[in-house]
Order: sequence, then structure tokens, then C-alpha cells
Amino acid sequence: MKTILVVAAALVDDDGRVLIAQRPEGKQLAGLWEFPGGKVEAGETPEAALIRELNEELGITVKQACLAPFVFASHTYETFHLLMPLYLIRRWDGQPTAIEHQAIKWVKPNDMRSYPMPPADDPLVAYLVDFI
Ligand SMILES: Nc1nc2c([nH]c(=O)n2[C@H]2C[C@H](O)[C@@H](COP(=O)(O)OP(=O)(O)OP(=O)(O)O)O2)c(=O)[nH]1
Ligand SMILES: [Mg+2]
Repeated sequence: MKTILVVAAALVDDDGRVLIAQRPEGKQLAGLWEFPGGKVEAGETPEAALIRELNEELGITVKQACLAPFVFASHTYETFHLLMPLYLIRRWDGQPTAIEHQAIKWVKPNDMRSYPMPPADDPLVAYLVDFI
């Protein structure tokens, strides 16, 4: 089984809320709430991939120095294994906008359980509850 590397971000605002984004219609896991991010492309570092994805998906600009490695998910789906580092980000330029997602929302980690997320993400929420 192939392992795919996906990078994701927990953007944290001054009130300790985290941005979650609803996956687009027509994609795998459509409608579920996720951390913005995406697949690392060939020849790309994880950090460069995350900066690119956040610009494509949310229209924000993030400096590499503002990416703090946090936790990771390692989860077997039916057709691939997902390895997904999650970075914490507290500083960025621009206003996050749902460019590719159905919607975005700022939620307290304690309230994230009300938003269905991909199975790989479930263990990550507990770390945010403890840390943020
Ligand atoms: N971005 C993101 N992907 C997640 C999360 N949880 C989870 O299981 N995934 C899975 C869903 C997908 O199989 C894969 C990432 O896919 P993606 O659709 O975001 O990839 P991408 O942004 O590069 O989009 P594309 O160009 O492949 O269409 O990781 C999460 O919290 N955030
Ligand atoms: Mg994506």
C-alpha cells in the first residue's frame, strides 16, 4: 500500500479558535471538516507545500518561520496510507477565505467534535484541546 504525504495546518487566532474547512463536493471525503492543506508534490518540501496550499485554498500568505511542527496523523484508508504532519500557525498575512472549500469556520478545540472530520483527524483534536 502506498503512503501519501499530506501537510495540514491548524491556524489559531487570538481567541484560541482553530480554522476548519469543509471539503469540496466531488472530492473524496466531501462535506467533512478538515485542516486546510494538501499533498506534497514531487521535489517540494513539506513546508513549501503547506505555504503553497494555504495560499491556494485560503488566499493567505505564511512565512516558513511561522510554521510550528505540532503532531501527526498516521492512518490507513482503504486504498492508501496517510501520513499527515499538522503544523500550528498563529501568524499569517491576509484574511482566510474559502476559495476551494465549501465553507470555513473558526471553532474552539472543545467544540470541534460537533463537526464531522475524516477518521485520520480524530486523534489530533485531543492534542489541540490540551495545547491551545
Ligand atoms: N488537507 C487535509 N487532508 C486530509 C485531512 N484529513 C485527511 O484524512 N485528509 C486526506 C484527504 C485526502 O485523501 C488527502 C488530502 O487531499 P486533498 O484533497 O486535500 O489534497 P490537495 O489539497 O492536494 O488536493 P488535490 O490537488 O489532490 O485535489 O488527505 C485533513 O485534515 N486535511
Ligand atoms: Mg487540500
